[in-house]
Amino acid sequence: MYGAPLSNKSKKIMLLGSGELGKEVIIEAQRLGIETIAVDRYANAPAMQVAHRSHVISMLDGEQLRAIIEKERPDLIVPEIEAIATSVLVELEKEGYRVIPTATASRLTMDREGIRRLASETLGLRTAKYEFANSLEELHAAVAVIGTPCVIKPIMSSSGKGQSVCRTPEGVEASWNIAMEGGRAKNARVIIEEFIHFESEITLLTVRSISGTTYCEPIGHIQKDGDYIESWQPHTMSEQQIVDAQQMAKTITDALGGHGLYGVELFLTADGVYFSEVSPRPHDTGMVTMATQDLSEFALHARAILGFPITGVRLLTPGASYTLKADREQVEYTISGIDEALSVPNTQVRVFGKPETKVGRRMAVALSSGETVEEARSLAKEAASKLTLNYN
Ligand SMILES: Nc1ncnc2c1ncn2[C@@H]1O[C@H](COP(=O)(O)OP(=O)(O)OP(=O)(O)O)[C@@H](O)[C@H]1O
Ligand SMILES: NCC(=O)N[C@@H]1O[C@H](COP(=O)([O-])[O-])[C@@H](O)[C@H]1O
Ligand SMILES: [Mg+2]
Repeated sequence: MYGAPLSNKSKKIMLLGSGELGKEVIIEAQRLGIETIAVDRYANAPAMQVAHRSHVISMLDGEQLRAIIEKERPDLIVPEIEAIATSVLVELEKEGYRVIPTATASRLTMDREGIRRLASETLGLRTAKYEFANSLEELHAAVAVIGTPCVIKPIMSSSGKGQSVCRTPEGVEASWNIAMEGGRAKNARVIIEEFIHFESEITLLTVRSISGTTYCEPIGHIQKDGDYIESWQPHTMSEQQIVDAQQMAKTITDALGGHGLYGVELFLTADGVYFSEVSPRPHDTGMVTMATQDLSEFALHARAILGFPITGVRLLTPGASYTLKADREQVEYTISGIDEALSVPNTQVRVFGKPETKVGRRMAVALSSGETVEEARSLAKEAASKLTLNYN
């Protein structure tokens, strides 16, 4: 029970991080009559453009974070990115605030070390072998233990920022420099992971709600430089792979607890399923569900966090998504070709409205359905190829 947005009896959610994924969460929450507040480190972020109001703060600064939460007193605090002062969320949860899915889940997934140690050492899920390093010297030692090729990532980063594949011992220094430049927080710690030669990789969207745990059909995807380019649903898997994937998803999401949608990232290999990581929130590869499911991952997240039932999720059609990324940094840009992209059959686009471009920044996505995944993938790719970013 709650009143109208902006009234005394409204129900308020505060999103910490306001990118393209949060924008859709806000739209879904507003469809249920929720008051929405968007927070991020820069002005005019995508979700800010659709929220009732917004604030620009450094979310890694605990004092600024606490001040804005105490000022707004939201019913639900909804992290949308990893890089947040999660120790403050842990304190606020003890003081009675609700953090989605839980403050501990956001603390553990904020850095790769927390979630990796939980998955591998506490829960016994199969993962790539890993080590951590705090300096170039330690990195050389860690790469000697793991061997090459290996994947080196800042412990706090996302969308592949600061990530590289180190192919020979001579490449260690270059990987270190990439990690130091690309990490979100100025933290010199990196993870070194054994390179997994997977056959394919998937995201298993897993929803924990008052109705229990529900899984979406698996989403296959292709990543380049650690960031997703293309995704499709459903991804063909053997019965055994599905059983193993759902079991891993259940184990990790039960351990993290709370209500909400999780994106469980898994590698499918000849010798079984590997756990890679988990987002305690909607996943970029899951944008495809806006074209495929009766309830998108964003609608599912909104329902679950508000404590509403989810009686099932239906896949209505095979579908695919294909991203449009910028190739340079520019304060002003235009996007063209939307008419041509929308001329492709069974296709929609989402233009995120980010105020500036950056190298590799995701700016829009094409979403297509089809009779088959193959058809949908080819339509989404064609539609994305019609979209152009102009920089002058
Ligand atoms: N150990 C590994 N072996 C092989 N490939 C890997 C490994 N780790 C990561 N990758 C590849 O890099 C991609 C991105 O890695 P990861 O998900 O850890 O980065 P991320 O920055 O957290 O990305 P996002 O925030 O988009 O999930 C993976 O989806 C996979 O394609
Ligand atoms: N893989 C995580 C992911 O896709 N997160 C999405 O990207 C935004 C940041 O984009 P930006 O770096 O372009 O500002 C985040 O706010 C979230 O919506
Ligand atoms: Mg990932």
